[in-house]
Amino acid sequence: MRLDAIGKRYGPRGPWVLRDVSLELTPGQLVRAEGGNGSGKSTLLRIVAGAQAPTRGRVHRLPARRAYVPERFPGELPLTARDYLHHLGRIRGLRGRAVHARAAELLERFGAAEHADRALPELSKGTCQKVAVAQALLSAVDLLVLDEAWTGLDRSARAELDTAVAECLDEGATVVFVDHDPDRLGRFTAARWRVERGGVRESAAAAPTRRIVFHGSADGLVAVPGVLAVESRGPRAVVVTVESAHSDAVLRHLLRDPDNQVESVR
Ligand SMILES: Nc1ncnc2c1ncn2[C@@H]1O[C@H](COP(=O)(O)OP(=O)(O)OP(=O)(O)O)[C@@H](O)[C@H]1O
Repeated sequence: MRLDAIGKRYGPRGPWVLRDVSLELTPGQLVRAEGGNGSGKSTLLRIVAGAQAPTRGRVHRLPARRAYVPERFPGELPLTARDYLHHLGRIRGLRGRAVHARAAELLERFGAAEHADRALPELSKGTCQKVAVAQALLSAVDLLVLDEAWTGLDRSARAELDTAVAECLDEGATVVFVDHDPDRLGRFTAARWRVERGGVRESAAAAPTRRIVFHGSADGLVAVPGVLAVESRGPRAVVVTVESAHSDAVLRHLLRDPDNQVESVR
């Protein structure tokens, strides 16, 4: 999808929050949006998610299958957590038992199953946030937008959300997020958007790497996705530099050959 010369202001006399912003997003890409308080990150994410129209410019090829966790979840709806998820699941095209099963699975996964039949306004902030996250993961999407979705979640729910994002990326979704933790999803982040004074500066995030030392055969290793360099050290010792995001796959490749022995991963 593409944002073309986007401008946004709230009201005809309001200051321009975003000015002439053009950005491109590709499938499977994880983008982190950064900037100070009030710089316009949430405004940008709402436009990317299709939740808010820009004042100027156009959004091209906005995926129909998309989900969004807003910074502030509308927790005052007079529904139980379960009913809310069922309702949204049907809107997303899930049918019959699938919607019930998926809602139950997500509430369980994020540790909110025991609150499934409580009304949303009665839920604690963290549990409400778990429901907000669960609604975004109800069905497969091509675009996932997360505005501080980790805030308020307990440690295990935060880890589950990290895993869920990695799964979405694996399936080819584009994910755009804002989070306070500078290390959040660092190994997967492909680009950063710096939002400042109405503009957005894009930079590629350098992919972190791992060095795998093993003893065995390096045949075919250069062709494995994520492998950046293969160096021989002595007769059978090999050092492989891989993008961290691919290191598990490279290790699996190496261990398929019983003669290979992994010495270290750093
Ligand atoms: N609905 C609105 N009506 C009027 N002004 C708004 C509205 N939403 C945001 N703004 C203004 O737009 C500017 C950018 O706000 P936005 O919430 O996008 O920033 P942010 O970078 O996400 O901030 P924070 O880090 O504090 O969440 C701010 O000056 C804010 O007051």
